[in-house]
Amino acid sequence: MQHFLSVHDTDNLSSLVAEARQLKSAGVPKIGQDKTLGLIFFNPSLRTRLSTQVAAQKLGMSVVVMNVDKDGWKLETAEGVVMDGDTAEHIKDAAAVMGQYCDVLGVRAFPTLKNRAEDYSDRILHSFVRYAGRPIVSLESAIRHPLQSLADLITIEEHKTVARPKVVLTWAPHPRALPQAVPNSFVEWMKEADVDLVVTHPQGYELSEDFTKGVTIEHDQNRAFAGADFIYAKNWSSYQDYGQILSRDPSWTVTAEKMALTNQAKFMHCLPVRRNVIVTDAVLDSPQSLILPEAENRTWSATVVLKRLLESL
Ligand SMILES: NCCC[C@H](NC(=O)CCC(=O)O)C(=O)O
Ligand SMILES: NC(=O)OP(=O)(O)O
Repeated sequence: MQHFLSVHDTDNLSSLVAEARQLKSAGVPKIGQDKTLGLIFFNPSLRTRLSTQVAAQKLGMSVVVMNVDKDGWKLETAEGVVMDGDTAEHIKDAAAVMGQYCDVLGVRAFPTLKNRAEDYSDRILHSFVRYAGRPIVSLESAIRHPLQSLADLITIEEHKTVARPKVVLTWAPHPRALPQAVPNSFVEWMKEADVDLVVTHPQGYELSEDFTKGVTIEHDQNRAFAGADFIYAKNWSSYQDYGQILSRDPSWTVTAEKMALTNQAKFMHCLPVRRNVIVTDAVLDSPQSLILPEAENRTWSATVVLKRLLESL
Protein backbone atom coordinates (compact mmCIF):
# COMPACT_ATOMS: atom_id res chain seq x y z
CA MET A 1 0.00 0.00 0.00
CA GLN A 2 1.57 3.33 -1.11
CA HIS A 3 -0.99 5.77 0.37
CA PHE A 4 -4.37 5.40 2.10
CA LEU A 5 -6.72 7.96 0.58
CA SER A 6 -9.74 5.89 -0.51
CA VAL A 7 -11.04 2.34 -0.95
CA HIS A 8 -9.10 2.25 -4.21
CA ASP A 9 -5.82 2.01 -2.26
CA THR A 10 -6.61 -1.57 -1.30
CA ASP A 11 -6.75 -4.31 -3.91
CA ASN A 12 -8.43 -6.87 -1.63
CA LEU A 13 -10.97 -5.48 0.82
CA SER A 14 -11.84 -8.76 2.52
CA SER A 15 -8.18 -9.53 3.24
CA LEU A 16 -7.73 -6.03 4.74
CA VAL A 17 -10.74 -6.54 7.03
CA ALA A 18 -9.60 -10.07 7.91
CA GLU A 19 -6.12 -8.81 8.81
CA ALA A 20 -7.57 -6.03 10.99
CA ARG A 21 -9.62 -8.63 12.89
CA GLN A 22 -6.57 -10.89 13.17
CA LEU A 23 -4.47 -8.04 14.64
CA LYS A 24 -7.30 -7.29 17.06
CA SER A 25 -7.50 -10.87 18.33
CA ALA A 26 -3.89 -12.04 18.07
CA GLY A 27 -1.79 -8.93 18.80
CA VAL A 28 0.29 -6.44 16.82
CA PRO A 29 3.92 -6.95 15.71
CA LYS A 30 6.23 -4.05 16.56
CA ILE A 31 7.38 -3.49 12.98
CA GLY A 32 7.53 0.31 13.27
CA GLN A 33 10.09 0.69 16.02
CA ASP A 34 12.44 3.10 14.25
CA LYS A 35 9.70 4.95 12.38
CA THR A 36 7.85 8.20 13.08
CA LEU A 37 4.22 9.01 12.25
CA GLY A 38 3.25 12.66 11.88
CA LEU A 39 -0.40 13.60 12.34
CA ILE A 40 -1.39 16.93 10.82
CA PHE A 41 -4.75 18.43 11.80
CA PHE A 42 -6.39 21.36 10.04
CA ASN A 43 -9.63 20.62 12.00
CA PRO A 44 -10.72 19.22 15.38
CA SER A 45 -10.71 15.50 16.18
CA LEU A 46 -11.15 13.18 19.13
CA ARG A 47 -11.34 9.62 17.76
CA THR A 48 -9.03 9.95 14.75
CA ARG A 49 -6.36 11.75 16.76
CA LEU A 50 -6.30 9.26 19.64
CA SER A 51 -7.02 5.97 17.84
CA THR A 52 -4.36 6.62 15.19
CA GLN A 53 -1.77 7.46 17.85
CA VAL A 54 -2.68 4.32 19.80
CA ALA A 55 -2.43 2.24 16.61
CA ALA A 56 1.01 3.68 15.81
CA GLN A 57 2.20 2.97 19.35
CA LYS A 58 0.99 -0.63 19.12
CA LEU A 59 3.23 -0.98 16.04
CA GLY A 60 6.15 0.55 17.97
CA MET A 61 6.14 3.87 16.09
CA SER A 62 6.88 7.29 17.57
CA VAL A 63 4.17 9.89 16.94
CA VAL A 64 4.29 13.66 16.54
CA VAL A 65 1.09 15.67 16.25
CA MET A 66 0.55 19.18 14.93
CA ASN A 67 -2.59 21.30 14.84
CA VAL A 68 -1.54 23.35 11.84
CA ASP A 69 -4.67 25.48 11.99
CA LYS A 70 -3.80 26.71 15.49
CA ASP A 71 -0.04 26.27 15.92
CA GLY A 72 1.42 26.57 12.43
CA TRP A 73 1.98 29.38 9.97
CA LYS A 74 -1.03 30.15 7.81
CA LEU A 75 -0.50 28.04 4.71
CA GLU A 76 -0.88 29.08 1.08
CA THR A 77 -2.30 26.32 -1.14
CA ALA A 78 -2.57 28.06 -4.54
CA GLU A 79 0.25 27.69 -7.06
CA GLY A 80 2.27 30.65 -8.27
CA VAL A 81 0.73 33.37 -6.12
CA VAL A 82 2.57 36.45 -4.84
CA MET A 83 2.51 35.77 -1.10
CA ASP A 84 2.16 39.33 0.12
CA GLY A 85 -1.13 38.67 1.95
CA ASP A 86 -1.82 36.78 5.17
CA THR A 87 -0.38 33.37 4.25
CA ALA A 88 3.18 32.98 5.60
CA GLU A 89 4.24 29.59 4.22
CA HIS A 90 3.43 27.57 1.11
CA ILE A 91 1.98 24.08 1.60
CA LYS A 92 4.61 22.67 -0.80
CA ASP A 93 7.40 23.78 1.56
CA ALA A 94 5.56 22.80 4.75
CA ALA A 95 4.69 19.32 3.42
CA ALA A 96 8.24 18.71 2.20
CA VAL A 97 9.68 19.72 5.60
CA MET A 98 7.22 17.52 7.53
CA GLY A 99 8.10 14.65 5.18
CA GLN A 100 11.75 15.04 6.21
CA TYR A 101 10.86 14.59 9.87
CA CYS A 102 8.40 11.70 9.50
CA ASP A 103 8.21 8.33 7.70
CA VAL A 104 4.42 8.37 7.32
CA LEU A 105 2.06 11.38 7.48
CA GLY A 106 -1.64 11.55 8.30
CA VAL A 107 -3.63 14.61 7.24
CA ARG A 108 -7.08 15.88 8.28
CA ALA A 109 -8.41 18.71 6.10
CA PHE A 110 -12.16 19.40 5.90
CA PRO A 111 -13.90 21.21 3.02
CA THR A 112 -14.83 24.90 3.14
CA LEU A 113 -18.36 24.01 1.85
CA LYS A 114 -18.21 27.24 -0.19
CA ASN A 115 -16.67 26.18 -3.50
CA ARG A 116 -17.59 22.67 -4.67
CA ALA A 117 -14.98 22.33 -7.40
CA GLU A 118 -12.24 23.50 -5.06
CA ASP A 119 -13.36 21.18 -2.23
CA TYR A 120 -13.74 18.17 -4.52
CA SER A 121 -10.20 18.70 -5.86
CA ASP A 122 -9.06 17.73 -2.31
CA ARG A 123 -6.16 20.12 -2.76
CA ILE A 124 -4.62 19.94 0.73
CA LEU A 125 -4.52 16.13 0.78
CA HIS A 126 -3.09 15.95 -2.73
CA SER A 127 -0.51 18.63 -1.95
CA PHE A 128 0.82 16.36 0.80
CA VAL A 129 0.87 13.39 -1.59
CA ARG A 130 2.74 15.48 -4.13
CA TYR A 131 5.23 17.31 -1.92
CA ALA A 132 5.83 15.29 1.27
CA GLY A 133 7.57 12.36 -0.46
CA ARG A 134 6.05 9.99 2.11
CA PRO A 135 3.04 7.67 2.37
CA ILE A 136 -0.04 9.75 3.23
CA VAL A 137 -3.02 8.57 5.27
CA SER A 138 -6.28 10.50 4.98
CA LEU A 139 -7.58 11.34 8.46
CA GLU A 140 -10.76 12.71 6.76
CA SER A 141 -10.26 14.90 3.74
CA ALA A 142 -12.67 17.30 2.07
CA ILE A 143 -14.51 14.41 0.39
CA ARG A 144 -13.64 11.08 2.06
CA HIS A 145 -13.03 9.47 5.46
CA PRO A 146 -11.57 6.04 4.62
CA LEU A 147 -10.28 5.09 8.10
CA GLN A 148 -13.84 5.57 9.36
CA SER A 149 -15.34 3.51 6.54
CA LEU A 150 -12.88 0.67 7.13
CA ALA A 151 -13.76 0.69 10.85
CA ASP A 152 -17.45 0.66 9.86
CA LEU A 153 -16.93 -2.36 7.62
CA ILE A 154 -15.01 -4.23 10.33
CA THR A 155 -17.91 -3.48 12.72
CA ILE A 156 -20.51 -4.75 10.24
CA GLU A 157 -18.50 -7.93 9.65
CA GLU A 158 -18.30 -8.52 13.40
CA HIS A 159 -22.00 -7.96 14.07
CA LYS A 160 -23.84 -9.24 10.99
CA THR A 161 -26.22 -12.16 11.47
CA VAL A 162 -26.84 -12.89 7.76
CA ALA A 163 -24.28 -13.43 5.02
CA ARG A 164 -25.33 -10.35 3.02
CA PRO A 165 -26.90 -7.77 5.34
CA LYS A 166 -29.11 -4.88 4.26
CA VAL A 167 -27.24 -1.68 5.19
CA VAL A 168 -29.13 1.62 5.15
CA LEU A 169 -27.35 4.97 5.12
CA THR A 170 -29.85 7.55 6.34
CA TRP A 171 -29.54 11.33 6.32
CA ALA A 172 -30.63 12.90 9.60
CA PRO A 173 -31.09 16.55 10.63
CA HIS A 174 -28.35 18.73 12.14
CA PRO A 175 -28.13 22.43 13.07
CA ARG A 176 -24.88 23.03 11.11
CA ALA A 177 -23.79 22.44 7.52
CA LEU A 178 -21.58 19.34 7.54
CA PRO A 179 -19.29 17.79 4.90
CA GLN A 180 -20.26 14.91 2.59
CA ALA A 181 -17.00 13.09 3.37
CA VAL A 182 -18.38 10.44 5.73
CA PRO A 183 -21.39 9.45 3.55
CA ASN A 184 -19.33 9.60 0.32
CA SER A 185 -16.77 7.30 1.80
CA PHE A 186 -19.29 4.96 3.42
CA VAL A 187 -21.04 4.49 0.06
CA GLU A 188 -17.72 3.96 -1.71
CA TRP A 189 -16.73 1.20 0.73
CA MET A 190 -20.15 -0.49 1.01
CA LYS A 191 -20.35 -0.75 -2.79
CA GLU A 192 -17.20 -2.90 -2.65
CA ALA A 193 -18.41 -4.96 0.34
CA ASP A 194 -20.76 -7.95 0.47
CA VAL A 195 -23.84 -5.94 1.56
CA ASP A 196 -27.09 -4.61 0.04
CA LEU A 197 -26.80 -0.83 0.35
CA VAL A 198 -29.76 1.57 0.36
CA VAL A 199 -29.29 5.33 0.79
CA THR A 200 -32.21 7.42 2.08
CA HIS A 201 -32.40 11.22 2.28
CA PRO A 202 -34.78 14.09 1.53
CA GLN A 203 -34.94 15.45 -2.03
CA GLY A 204 -31.98 17.73 -2.74
CA TYR A 205 -29.51 15.77 -0.61
CA GLU A 206 -28.29 13.55 -3.47
CA LEU A 207 -24.57 12.83 -3.09
CA SER A 208 -22.17 13.12 -6.01
CA GLU A 209 -22.85 10.49 -8.67
CA ASP A 210 -19.13 9.73 -8.58
CA PHE A 211 -19.98 7.92 -5.35
CA THR A 212 -23.63 6.85 -5.72
CA LYS A 213 -23.72 5.62 -9.33
CA GLY A 214 -25.55 2.27 -9.26
CA VAL A 215 -26.68 2.62 -5.62
CA THR A 216 -30.36 2.29 -4.59
CA ILE A 217 -31.75 5.66 -3.43
CA GLU A 218 -35.06 5.68 -1.50
CA HIS A 219 -36.60 9.01 -0.51
CA ASP A 220 -39.10 7.39 1.89
CA GLN A 221 -37.11 6.73 5.06
CA ASN A 222 -39.69 4.28 6.48
CA ARG A 223 -39.56 2.17 3.33
CA ALA A 224 -35.78 2.20 3.39
CA PHE A 225 -35.74 0.98 7.00
CA ALA A 226 -37.97 -2.04 6.27
CA GLY A 227 -35.93 -5.22 6.75
CA ALA A 228 -32.66 -3.36 7.43
CA ASP A 229 -29.89 -5.11 9.37
CA PHE A 230 -27.81 -1.96 9.95
CA ILE A 231 -28.91 1.68 10.15
CA TYR A 232 -26.02 4.10 9.58
CA ALA A 233 -27.08 7.67 10.34
CA LYS A 234 -25.25 10.81 9.25
CA ASN A 235 -26.04 14.38 8.43
CA TRP A 236 -24.54 16.07 5.38
CA SER A 237 -25.14 19.37 3.64
CA SER A 238 -26.40 19.52 0.06
CA TYR A 239 -24.01 18.61 -2.77
CA GLN A 240 -26.28 20.07 -5.47
CA ASP A 241 -27.02 23.34 -3.65
CA TYR A 242 -23.50 23.16 -2.40
CA GLY A 243 -22.95 23.39 1.34
CA GLN A 244 -26.53 24.50 2.07
CA ILE A 245 -28.93 23.20 4.73
CA LEU A 246 -32.15 22.41 2.82
CA SER A 247 -34.03 20.69 5.66
CA ARG A 248 -34.07 20.48 9.41
CA ASP A 249 -37.11 18.15 9.34
CA PRO A 250 -37.20 16.38 12.74
CA SER A 251 -39.24 13.53 11.23
CA TRP A 252 -35.88 12.25 9.86
CA THR A 253 -34.43 11.80 13.38
CA VAL A 254 -33.77 8.11 14.06
CA THR A 255 -36.11 6.99 16.85
CA ALA A 256 -36.98 3.70 18.56
CA GLU A 257 -40.24 3.68 16.52
CA LYS A 258 -38.25 3.87 13.27
CA MET A 259 -35.84 1.18 14.45
CA ALA A 260 -38.88 -1.05 15.05
CA LEU A 261 -39.46 -1.05 11.25
CA THR A 262 -36.15 -2.85 10.72
CA ASN A 263 -34.98 -6.43 11.06
CA GLN A 264 -33.78 -5.69 14.63
CA ALA A 265 -31.12 -3.54 13.03
CA LYS A 266 -27.98 -2.37 14.76
CA PHE A 267 -27.51 1.39 14.89
CA MET A 268 -24.26 3.02 13.73
CA HIS A 269 -22.83 6.56 13.71
CA CYS A 270 -19.22 7.70 13.31
CA LEU A 271 -19.47 10.23 16.20
CA PRO A 272 -19.49 12.94 17.36
CA VAL A 273 -23.29 12.72 17.40
CA ARG A 274 -25.88 15.38 18.30
CA ARG A 275 -28.14 13.45 20.68
CA ASN A 276 -31.89 13.84 20.12
CA VAL A 277 -31.26 15.63 16.82
CA ILE A 278 -29.65 12.92 14.66
CA VAL A 279 -30.90 10.06 16.85
CA THR A 280 -32.69 9.76 20.17
CA ASP A 281 -31.09 8.77 23.46
CA ALA A 282 -33.37 5.71 23.51
CA VAL A 283 -31.64 4.35 20.38
CA LEU A 284 -28.11 5.45 21.28
CA ASP A 285 -28.32 3.93 24.75
CA SER A 286 -30.04 0.71 23.63
CA PRO A 287 -28.34 -2.67 23.12
CA GLN A 288 -28.85 -2.15 19.37
CA SER A 289 -26.35 0.71 19.35
CA LEU A 290 -22.87 -0.07 17.98
CA ILE A 291 -21.39 3.41 18.46
CA LEU A 292 -18.76 2.25 20.97
CA PRO A 293 -17.61 -0.94 19.15
CA GLU A 294 -17.48 1.19 15.99
CA ALA A 295 -15.28 3.81 17.67
CA GLU A 296 -13.07 1.05 19.12
CA ASN A 297 -12.56 -0.33 15.61
CA ARG A 298 -10.99 2.99 14.59
CA THR A 299 -7.88 1.68 16.39
CA TRP A 300 -7.94 -1.50 14.31
CA SER A 301 -8.54 0.20 10.98
CA ALA A 302 -5.59 2.51 11.69
CA THR A 303 -3.42 -0.40 12.85
CA VAL A 304 -3.90 -2.47 9.70
CA VAL A 305 -3.42 0.55 7.42
CA LEU A 306 -0.23 1.71 9.16
CA LYS A 307 1.08 -1.87 9.12
CA ARG A 308 0.49 -2.15 5.36
CA LEU A 309 2.20 1.22 4.76
CA LEU A 310 5.19 0.25 6.95
CA GLU A 311 5.54 -3.01 5.02
CA SER A 312 5.76 -1.04 1.76
CA LEU A 313 8.42 1.44 2.93
N1 LIG B 1 -14.98 12.82 11.81
C1 LIG B 1 -16.35 12.58 12.00
C2 LIG B 1 -17.27 13.65 11.54
C3 LIG B 1 -16.66 15.02 11.43
C4 LIG B 1 -17.60 16.09 10.95
N2 LIG B 1 -18.59 16.34 11.98
C5 LIG B 1 -18.76 17.55 12.50
O1 LIG B 1 -18.10 18.48 12.13
C6 LIG B 1 -19.81 17.67 13.61
C7 LIG B 1 -19.74 18.99 14.27
C8 LIG B 1 -20.96 19.36 15.07
O2 LIG B 1 -21.78 18.51 15.43
O3 LIG B 1 -21.06 20.55 15.33
C9 LIG B 1 -18.29 15.62 9.65
O4 LIG B 1 -19.51 15.56 9.62
O5 LIG B 1 -17.57 15.34 8.68
N1 LIG C 1 -15.34 9.72 13.75
C1 LIG C 1 -14.34 10.61 13.79
O1 LIG C 1 -13.57 10.76 12.84
O2 LIG C 1 -14.22 11.32 14.94
P1 LIG C 1 -13.27 12.56 15.18
O3 LIG C 1 -13.74 13.66 14.24
O4 LIG C 1 -13.45 12.91 16.63
O5 LIG C 1 -11.86 12.18 14.86
